[in-house]
Amino acid sequence: MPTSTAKTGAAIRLTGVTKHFAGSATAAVHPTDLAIEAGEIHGIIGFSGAGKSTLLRLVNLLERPDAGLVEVGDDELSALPPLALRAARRRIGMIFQQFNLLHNLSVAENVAFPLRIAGDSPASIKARVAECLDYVGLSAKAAAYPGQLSGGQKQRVAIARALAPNPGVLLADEPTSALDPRTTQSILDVLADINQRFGVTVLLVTHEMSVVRRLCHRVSVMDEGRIVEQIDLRTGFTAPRSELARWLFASGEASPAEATQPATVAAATSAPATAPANTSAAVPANAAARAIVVTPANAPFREVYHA
Ligand SMILES: Nc1ncnc2c1ncn2[C@@H]1O[C@H](COP(=O)(O)OP(=O)(O)OP(=O)(O)O)[C@@H](O)[C@H]1O
Repeated sequence: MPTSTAKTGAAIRLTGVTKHFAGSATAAVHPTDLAIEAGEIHGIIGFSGAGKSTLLRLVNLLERPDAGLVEVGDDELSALPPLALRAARRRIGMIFQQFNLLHNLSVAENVAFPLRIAGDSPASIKARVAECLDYVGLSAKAAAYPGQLSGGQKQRVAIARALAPNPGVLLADEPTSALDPRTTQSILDVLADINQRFGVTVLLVTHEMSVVRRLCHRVSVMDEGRIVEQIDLRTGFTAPRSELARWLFASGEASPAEATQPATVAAATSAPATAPANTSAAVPANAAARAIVVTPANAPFREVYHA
């Protein structure tokens, strides 16, 4: 299991990565550096459209950077040819907000899927699937289909599937945003346990400050394609410097559906400790659209294992 990049000592290191989608006026991710320590749970938080998911997807090259280096464990992913990239991705699990399970496969077949793609033997697949389903408490649902499961159970299956190849790194894109508060807590408990028990490094995108507070060791605050601040939550004392971070920490949430961005975030140099009162007009234009757009089911998952 990879725990550190050969050259840098970090589990994940992005150096000068940028991403500009065709047709967009501005870059989704401006030149960005990010180093995640081995064994760390690192959050990426910010408003809708800040570039959080794009940055996360650059880590396993679901999005190819226009420039910059992507290193995970001992691999410089951005320099790997396709076959080697596929092997390296086996060491990077990923879970998604909408779970991205394969609906025509049973729970056990879903968990087995990445192992089959990797060519593992039927006996070892069977044993590993049983182990992973037992770990997430869903052994009794092995023969069920995703449509027969609750949201929390679906996310547990997705976690079991991500864990099956024994990854050193787990990427989580809004893993609890579709879940109620109690189920959210149980999924966060699983993620914390994966980190503590197996030493898996977790990089997690969320718009929920409560998730950051409960789970993360450090958090990167993103605004308009840039990391504007990093905060270490292990110190017991957090004093956000940027206005956005202060606002997020004071308001508790940055939900695209509910929260509104302070109008002065980008421009201000000093700010109050709480959200400005007149924030209603400043929700990013794409917030609602981003909240309801459903991408073709399973597409990112298939991409991870087939690319
Ligand atoms: N495949 C794509 N093609 C074109 N533009 C994209 C694509 N994916 C993201 N973008 C744009 O890049 C910017 C950053 O998007 P991204 O999804 O990374 O933000 P985010 O912070 O994760 O937002 P949210 O919290 O709403 O998911 C946005 O302006 C978005 O519209």
